[in-house]
Amino acid sequence: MPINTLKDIPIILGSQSPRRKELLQKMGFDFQVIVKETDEHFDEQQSPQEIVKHIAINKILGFDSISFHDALVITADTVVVCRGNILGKPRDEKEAFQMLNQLQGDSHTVLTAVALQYQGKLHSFVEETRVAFYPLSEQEILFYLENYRPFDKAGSYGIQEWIGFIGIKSITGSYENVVGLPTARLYQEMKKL
Ligand SMILES: Cc1cn([C@H]2C[C@H](O)[C@@H](COP(=O)(O)OP(=O)(O)OP(=O)(O)O)O2)c(=O)[nH]c1=O
Repeated sequence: MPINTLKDIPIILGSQSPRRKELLQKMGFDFQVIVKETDEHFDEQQSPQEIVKHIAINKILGFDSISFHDALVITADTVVVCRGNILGKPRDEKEAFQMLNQLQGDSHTVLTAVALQYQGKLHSFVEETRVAFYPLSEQEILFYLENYRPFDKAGSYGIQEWIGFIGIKSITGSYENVVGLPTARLYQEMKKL
């Protein structure tokens, strides 16, 4: 039985990401996916935490609090921050190569912001995970890009794919946060609501 039926609160996931859908399913929830178009542009002057939160909140603003009053709406956004550079999804293969070349042999932070809306109230939080990559050769990066085409992923990589299995040296914090949704923290925040 889905866990949220205990409280009879309908849940809506406002995300096109198949990873987020899978993670929310693994949390044991029954929910509906509704995708709304969102402007993901951001002000470069803001901190990465502010930017990612701003985008997650922008995503939830597409769900008006009257029509969706009694549902719990969840949206999220993930970015990678490496040496102060904010890496979102790559524009093309060239940019994806540059991102992976920057990430290899170094550590970076993955930030996922989650926005929650329930009965007219908006709540958001940011979860951080530190990830370190072993050095990767140009050939390995090209092999990954050619075979996995990770152009829909922040930082141009999926920790759940080949590159994660062979290239990740260490991870501090939530693994699921890197994949797109900090499940345990989200569960705690939902309980507070
Ligand atoms: C770093 C990393 C990101 N990702 C994914 C998570 C997100 O789906 C994506 C970042 O893009 P987002 O813009 O956060 O999400 P999205 O466009 O896929 O979905 P939506 O905006 O509708 O919610 O990158 C992985 O799957 N694995 C990883 O290791």
